[in-house]
Amino acid sequence: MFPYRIGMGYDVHQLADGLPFVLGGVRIDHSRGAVGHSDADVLLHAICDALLGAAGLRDIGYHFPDSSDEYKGIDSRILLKHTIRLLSENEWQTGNIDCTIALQRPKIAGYIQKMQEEIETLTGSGPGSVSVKATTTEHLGFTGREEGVAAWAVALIYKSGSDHFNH
Ligand SMILES: Nc1ccn([C@@H]2O[C@H](COP(=O)(O)O)[C@@H](O)[C@H]2O)c(=O)n1
Ligand SMILES: C[C@@]1(CO)OP(=O)(O)OP(=O)(O)OC[C@H]1O
Repeated sequence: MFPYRIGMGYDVHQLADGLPFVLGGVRIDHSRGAVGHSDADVLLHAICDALLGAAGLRDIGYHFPDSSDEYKGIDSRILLKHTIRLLSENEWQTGNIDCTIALQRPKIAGYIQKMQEEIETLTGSGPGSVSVKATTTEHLGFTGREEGVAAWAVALIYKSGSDHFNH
């Protein structure tokens, strides 16, 4: 089997007043937060799906169903660590991850470095291997109206022990 694979993930969560707002494992200071069965970390969910998709291991809802009390209010960093464990059981390691968050407000530029470092630590990928970007949607659509937040992630994974330069 080709020792490199790519995957993509997409997730959306509704925003509501007075809830905590967590993105990429980092608490964001804002008057609104994301609604979900878990802590609703839309970025980590998109990353889980990108990694699972790359490995051909279904998706986040398959492994962590929102019908299960086990995952109620769960910190999504635990879900990402579990995802990494599933990949490593199948001899996959994380190469790099690139993500985009669509969020009208607040500006999150000041949190990006911390998110990238957090995700690099959780995935065991090296420094500089995770890129997080943000965009407003110019007040258009559900993100533009501040009804929700969306995230996309693309991940490259490789087989442990593969010879990077001979394929
Ligand atoms: N919630 C957001 C959205 C965007 N940014 C940063 O602002 C810059 C301009 O974004 P536009 O989508 O309006 O073109 C860009 O550098 C984004 O990274 C942000 O920090 N937080
Ligand atoms: C993470 C899970 C499980 O707690 O719940 P949510 O926080 O609702 O997130 P979602 O992105 O809808 O999908 C996966 C769920 O099974």
